[in-house]
Amino acid sequence: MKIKIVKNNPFKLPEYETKGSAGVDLQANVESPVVLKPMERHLVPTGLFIEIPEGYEAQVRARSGLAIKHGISLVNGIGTIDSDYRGEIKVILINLGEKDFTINSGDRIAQMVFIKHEQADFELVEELNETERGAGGFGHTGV
Ligand SMILES: O=c1ccn([C@H]2C[C@H](O)[C@@H](COP(=O)(O)OP(=O)(O)OP(=O)(O)O)O2)c(=O)[nH]1
Ligand SMILES: [Mg+2]
Repeated sequence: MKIKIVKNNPFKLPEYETKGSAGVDLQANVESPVVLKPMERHLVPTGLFIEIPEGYEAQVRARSGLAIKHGISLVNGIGTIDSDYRGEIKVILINLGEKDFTINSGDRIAQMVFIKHEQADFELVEELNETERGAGGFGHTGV
């Protein structure tokens, strides 16, 4: 799919690292290194602005290497980039590790995946249909 992009950083355009990659890495675009102490969070700019076709979203997801090696995660779990958002893509990083973590400009801090989505047309009703599960959840089938 084609994505229009405005790039306000000195890096290359985002690219898929391998033929089958689902996500493109997002690089931090910071004026000076940012040090995240344990449990500290930071809104990291990327210098990227995109125009997503209607019916799609972009998801900002953690990178597993940073997660396992340094405990770096996203505070919002998965970031949602709406198709009508025209602002800068930013990444809400948190350091869940035990050591300070330094973000240098150009570091690949997260990845972005494009996903199709629906918009619901909510129909107000009195009752929902019956199912075998019913209201059971949160481990009711065992662990
Ligand atoms: O990790 C993220 C999450 C969101 N956004 C941008 C794009 C998204 O379209 C917008 C709003 O995000 P979201 O809907 O998750 O935040 P909100 O707190 O509901 O803000 P709003 O009231 O503006 O929708 O912020 C990012 O750049 N990075
Ligand atoms: Mg919102």
